[in-house]
Amino acid sequence: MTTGTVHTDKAAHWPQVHEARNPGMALDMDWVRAARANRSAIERRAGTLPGRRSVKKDYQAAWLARAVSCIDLTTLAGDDTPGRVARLCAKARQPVRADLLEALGLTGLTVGAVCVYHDMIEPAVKALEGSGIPVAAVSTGFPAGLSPFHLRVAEIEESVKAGAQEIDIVISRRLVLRGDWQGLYQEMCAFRAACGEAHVKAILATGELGTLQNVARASLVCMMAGADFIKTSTGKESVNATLPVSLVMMRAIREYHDRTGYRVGYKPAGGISKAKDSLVYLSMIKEELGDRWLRPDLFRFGASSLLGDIERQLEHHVTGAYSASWRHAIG
Ligand SMILES: O=C[C@H](O)COP(=O)(O)O
Repeated sequence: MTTGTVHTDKAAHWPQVHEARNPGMALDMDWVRAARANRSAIERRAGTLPGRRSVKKDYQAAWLARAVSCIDLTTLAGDDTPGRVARLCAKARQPVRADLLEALGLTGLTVGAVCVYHDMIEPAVKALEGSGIPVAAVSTGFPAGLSPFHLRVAEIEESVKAGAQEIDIVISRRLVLRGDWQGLYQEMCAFRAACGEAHVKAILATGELGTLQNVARASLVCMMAGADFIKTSTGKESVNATLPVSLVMMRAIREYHDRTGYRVGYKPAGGISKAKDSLVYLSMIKEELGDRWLRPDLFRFGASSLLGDIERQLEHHVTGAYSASWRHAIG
């Protein structure tokens, strides 16, 4: 099978679809307890994806451009500076060299968002002014989420005040590990309320949740509490985004949509740095959730170095040659 049905729209402005925001619902413990994950079946299925799914060469550039539009271009380093963030934002506005875009017949391609720590929100907002690219801020004591609860809520409020339109919160892993679903639901409801109009992505830190069943249950609880996106990882755990975890989370999203009618977004994050991996994720989304999820309002890659590899592949598509990676140093 090929996944060649995503064509280049020639302009990278996908038609704007207004998705009703997930309002959340009462915690349904029967539904949560019924969530199961058969590890061997999931791993078997996930294992076949990279080999089985290929994107026809003619469509590869279109798919890679789509992947670019879904990147949360991220810098989360202790030595981030306003200057580095400004350079990243320039890359977010023009993620692929103009001559390559022209050769591909693409215009108006940008990334999905720029993702930073709280202190870097202001320089990012300034650098992205007029671009329509939102700033996402990691929050709630990222990455461990172990600071006092009232400070985690206050951090969200401060980041929204500073101009972040998207907030990536981290959940308390210990609530999942203890099976305290009520506690997780209440925490997530409080985070969602503190976000106000800003969209909230719930980072599950799946590498620290122990089992795929916990991943399935935590996904459902966060969606019931009003998460706009569920996200795999902070990028700081020892195991970050994986295909089996993605399958479990995508299926939870599908089930939530089937039962409630609301579409929740998906963000794999951490360790995704190769163009070919991004194509596997897009194929998986297409198969598990359908074309509607292949847009930046419902799908993002959390990645600090994926863009550079995609740009190299696009250059190869246009020129037939690869340039050195240092030529695409940012992103
Ligand atoms: O959410 C984004 C991740 O922190 C980025 O992880 P990465 O540096 O492995 O791409």
